Amino acid sequence: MNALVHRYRPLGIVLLLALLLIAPTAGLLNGYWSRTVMLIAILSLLVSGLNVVLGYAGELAMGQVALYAVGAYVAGYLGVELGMTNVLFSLLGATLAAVVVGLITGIPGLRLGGWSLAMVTFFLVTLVPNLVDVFSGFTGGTLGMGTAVPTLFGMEIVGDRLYWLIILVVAAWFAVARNLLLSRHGNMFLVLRQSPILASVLGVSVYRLKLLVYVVGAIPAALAGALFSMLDGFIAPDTFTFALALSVLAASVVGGATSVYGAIAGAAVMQLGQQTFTQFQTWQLVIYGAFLLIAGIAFNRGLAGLAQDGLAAVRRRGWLPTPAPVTVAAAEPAGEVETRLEPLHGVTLRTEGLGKSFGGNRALDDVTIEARPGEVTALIGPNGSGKTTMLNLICGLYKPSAGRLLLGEEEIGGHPTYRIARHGVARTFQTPLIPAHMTTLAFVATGRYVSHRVGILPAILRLPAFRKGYATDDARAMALLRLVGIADVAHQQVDSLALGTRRLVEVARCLASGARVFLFDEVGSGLDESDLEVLERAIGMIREAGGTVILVEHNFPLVLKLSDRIHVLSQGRLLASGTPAQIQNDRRVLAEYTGATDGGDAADAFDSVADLQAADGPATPKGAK
Ligand SMILES: Nc1ncnc2c1ncn2[C@@H]1O[C@H](COP(=O)(O)OP(=O)(O)OP(=O)(O)O)[C@@H](O)[C@H]1O
Repeated sequence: MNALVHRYRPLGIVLLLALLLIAPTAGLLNGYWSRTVMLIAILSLLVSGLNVVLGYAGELAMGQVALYAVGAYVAGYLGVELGMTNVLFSLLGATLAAVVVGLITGIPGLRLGGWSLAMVTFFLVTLVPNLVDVFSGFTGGTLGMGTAVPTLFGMEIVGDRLYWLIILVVAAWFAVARNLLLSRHGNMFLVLRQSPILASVLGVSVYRLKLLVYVVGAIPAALAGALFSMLDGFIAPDTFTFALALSVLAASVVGGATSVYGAIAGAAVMQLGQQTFTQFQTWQLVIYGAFLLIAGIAFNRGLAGLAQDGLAAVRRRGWLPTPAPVTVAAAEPAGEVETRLEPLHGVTLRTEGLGKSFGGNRALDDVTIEARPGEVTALIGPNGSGKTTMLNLICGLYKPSAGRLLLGEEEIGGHPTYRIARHGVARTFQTPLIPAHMTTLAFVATGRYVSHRVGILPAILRLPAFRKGYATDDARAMALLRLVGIADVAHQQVDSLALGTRRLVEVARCLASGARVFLFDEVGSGLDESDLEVLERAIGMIREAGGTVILVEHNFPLVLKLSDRIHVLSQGRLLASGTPAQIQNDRRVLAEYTGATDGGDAADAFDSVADLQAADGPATPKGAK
């Protein structure tokens, strides 16, 4: 049954589209309803563009309406002034204009960060009437401009033909959006929205990806404008109001900003509401505000989220079959567990006199250490001694205040995080960074996004390169989940997992990237005994495969068992370095951890910490979080 549903779903969509296309000709839609369907379709393009930017990249871009105006005026100008009435020119012209305006507004808006894009795009919308006035020679000013009759190879595109054109363009856009958002790119957009830090640690330039998403989201808005100019035959600035911008935002939230097809539902609600209730015009701002509040508070995944929850409830009751997860054969949970990794080509990481100050606080001061390939180098020390600061410096989240950071022979100190990640440095976080709306398998596969990238075009067109890349990513991610002993959660939502499991997921994600240097930040904390065994085995394999591991850990037995060399930090300075045996017997280290000043036996102190751990879970040094 599942296989049947899966197999015939595309056919069902094609039949639905065919039905929609023949509806006016077959007398199923009169003139009023055909126009309503066309208006919903055009509005859904605008909403879909906002969904891409807001729902996926997390950027509030209010400028959809301005891009709508750009598309309309470009198509109008091409037809009236240049005689280019062919709809293909109109649509192409609108697309190019969207890219140009998207870049012009997106570059400063995104460079400045924070709320800048929202502000820039907000002003863009308020600027539309002024710009139309200033360029009245091209736009007809406030009086507006009549547009030429659209054509396609000499054939006039009016009546049913215009209806078909609009439905086909909108269907084509939604196919593109669906394929893009349900690809690894869409997953990375979700990561970007929820954690730009995670995106950069995965090797993604946050600025460039946001710009890409913003420009992609601009395209449907401009297409909508071009189609609207053909439908109305007249363009005037009072169409492109701030109220329309709010209505697009409300439709996005009502439909569900992270859903591909929620845009259609949101657009339908807004358009039908406007047409059905005569008072809508008067109360529209209040209504949009109410929609935003209700949708934001009561059902923040919009109508699409409600539909998904309803479907899930129906499936739980067994009234509908549960769809099998989309997997490839190699990505099934059962299978051989890897006992060794492919060579990891580790590289030496060296710090020389590294320092980091936050105002007057010297978090790290003159630290020189070396982590070699095929070895586990542990960084230990009490809370606030600078361990995480060290990892943040290595992976580029912080810029050093002093000293050098060398990866092999290359100085990487101060490089942007995504560049350092591309050099093969992967890390986990003390509080795992885990996105929502993604399966564990898909999340682990994001580790391969940069190193095994499949382009956007193959993803949109579902070319063989995309299918092959996707299948390989899934198979690799599943093999790594097996390796860290959590293949059974592969198809679960990754944000539903327990803390210990999340830590193992992060290890698998690091391995997926093919990294050479692994920065593990308290990766053992919160793990039960069997998870710890798996973790030990995984770290052992990374070492054997030649990877460079830096382990920040409060769990001493684990540190002593795994490390080849231990560096002890105290108040930002290097207190001691040595083998586990040397550190265990170092009296300065003992004093640091126990506050003892009588020079007792350090090994005993560590043993008692280990005993404590056996009784209470992972042990932490004095004052640990
Ligand atoms: N972004 C920051 N801004 C200001 N101070 C910071 C920042 N990050 C770290 N610090 C300070 O740097 C010092 C070292 O902190 P860090 O988090 O590196 O310690 P740690 O050894 O990792 O501690 P823990 O074991 O609790 O994680 C602390 O005094 C901390 O307050």
